Amino acid sequence: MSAQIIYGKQISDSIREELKVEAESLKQKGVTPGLVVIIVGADPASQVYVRNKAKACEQLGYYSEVVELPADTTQERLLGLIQQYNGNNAIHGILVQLPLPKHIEEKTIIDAIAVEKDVDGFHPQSVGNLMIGDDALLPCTPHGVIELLKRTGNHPAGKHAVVIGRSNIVGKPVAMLLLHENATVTICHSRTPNIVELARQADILVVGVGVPKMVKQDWVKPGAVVIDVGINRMDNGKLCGDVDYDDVVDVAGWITPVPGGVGPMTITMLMANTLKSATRTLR
Ligand SMILES: Nc1nc2c(c(=O)[nH]1)N[C@@H](CN(C=O)c1ccc(C(=O)N[C@@H](CCC(=O)O)C(=O)O)cc1)CN2
Ligand SMILES: [Mg+2]
Repeated sequence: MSAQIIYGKQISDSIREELKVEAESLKQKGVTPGLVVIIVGADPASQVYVRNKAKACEQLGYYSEVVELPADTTQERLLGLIQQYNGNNAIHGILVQLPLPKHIEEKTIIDAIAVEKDVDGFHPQSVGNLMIGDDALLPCTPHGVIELLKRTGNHPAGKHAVVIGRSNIVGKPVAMLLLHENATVTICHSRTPNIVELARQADILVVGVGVPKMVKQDWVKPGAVVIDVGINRMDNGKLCGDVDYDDVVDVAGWITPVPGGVGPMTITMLMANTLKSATRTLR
């Protein structure tokens, strides 16, 4: 038996249709959602992501600005720019594309973004709000994972969700979101001794570790939902996930491909956050 494939691109497209309608109605009330994306340096992959964020804004009728800064931009200059956008009423979301050049401290930059404009959901106050279940701008990729599950009828409530990976941007927030959805959550990481045994207990297995094709067929309970958050570039130039797709597809009940699974949801959930932030200004 072969797993049902979770096509993130299709789900992402349908969410964008919904967002476009909501944005139109917000615009009728006098508020056009606005996003600024700031990129420092010329990393080719980052440039593609930034371009795709601007394109998504255009597609949904948002206002957007892209600020491209040279790699030797000082931290002070970047902080000054963030302060400027914190006070700009046309902008509801501020996103600084990561990674940043080494001489700039990521944490200092993220902390400087006004929490109400933190559409990446990386600010410590956003993280705290997520933790205690307060209304928060949710981190985009983890939020995308939850949407993929719900929109394929794989509701986490009552399920055992096993998360492999404990990063601040994927593992920890996705675990917290699954918990808020009433899953029973186990977090595994590089020091978990019985990781295969635990993974095999998962009804929902979410993997985000950055190790190409780590998860094999014997890690997966037959029929489980397997969500692969990894994006790894192989020597042949192709992308692969942290799950060995060809191996696991025969045992899983549902599986996300890489590319075309979780990845496309990231920018769509950014659009959702920007709309949410803009909508809050009506209050
Ligand atoms: N400030 C941020 N920086 C970074 C984030 C982020 O959410 N905020 N995430 C990544 C990059 N990223 C968006 O910025 C991103 C990564 C991947 C995708 C995506 O659609 N991936 C596709 C494959 C694309 C390809 O062919 O290369 C997929 O998986 O299907 C979108 C956005 C790091 N930085
Ligand atoms: Mg096979």
